[in-house]
Amino acid sequence: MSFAVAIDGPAASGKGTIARAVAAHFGFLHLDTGLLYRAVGRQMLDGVAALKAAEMLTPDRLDDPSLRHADVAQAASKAAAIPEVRAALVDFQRAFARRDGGAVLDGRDIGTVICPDAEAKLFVIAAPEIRAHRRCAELRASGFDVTEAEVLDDLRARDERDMNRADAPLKPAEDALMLDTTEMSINDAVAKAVAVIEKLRGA
Ligand SMILES: Nc1ncnc2c1ncn2[C@@H]1O[C@H](COP(=O)(O)OP(=O)(O)OP(=O)(O)O)[C@@H](O)[C@H]1O
Ligand SMILES: Nc1ccn([C@@H]2O[C@H](COP(=O)(O)O)[C@@H](O)[C@H]2O)c(=O)n1
Repeated sequence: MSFAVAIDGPAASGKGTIARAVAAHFGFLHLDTGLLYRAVGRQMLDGVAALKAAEMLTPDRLDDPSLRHADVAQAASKAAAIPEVRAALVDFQRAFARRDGGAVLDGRDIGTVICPDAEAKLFVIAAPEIRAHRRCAELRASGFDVTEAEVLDDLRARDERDMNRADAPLKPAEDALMLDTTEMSINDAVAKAVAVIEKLRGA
């Protein structure tokens, strides 16, 4: 039996952290859909056409550590504004969401476009400065030489593009539960998400 959890939100809001923990808690599989767009963006930077990169995408490309680079994130957000690129990635995500045994997908349009009938939907937000602070610490720990101001600029530019594109813009589904993690620890945010989903599973 399938049970789909859709977790959307802006860049570095904490949705991936929550999605991974929720998947581990319930024994579901997790898909970070941002990696699909990052893998396309990565190929674009190598001169491959965006649509071709999306159509030829294979799972092994999602393990590339360079997908975390800021220039790849920007390229991903540009590729994600192309409707044909999004269309090429839909079937894979929908099949993943409806796999037997339960699935958690995090991204921008999971609750609105990919899986509007998801059994549970969360929309995770946090103040931009907090998101930049957290992402900057994460990138520095991985050896990237970045400042909070640079990271904040990157997040703002991507949020702006993601919210204002014509196709599948970043926005909460009408029935999504809003979760603001600005003043929440990771443990508290995960506990809140688990509690909400447990309630919906029992319903
Ligand atoms: N509640 C929290 N308190 C403190 N740090 C957090 C919290 N939630 C997430 N983080 C940290 O913030 C960073 C960004 O979180 P995460 O990668 O989950 O965001 P995301 O929304 O999935 O980002 P992306 O849009 O890039 O996929 C990570 O380093 C994570 O450990
Ligand atoms: N469902 C999704 C997921 C991601 N995107 C775009 O990809 C960029 C990178 O995503 P991260 O989650 O890794 O930050 C993001 O800025 C979006 O443009 C998307 O459109 N839909």
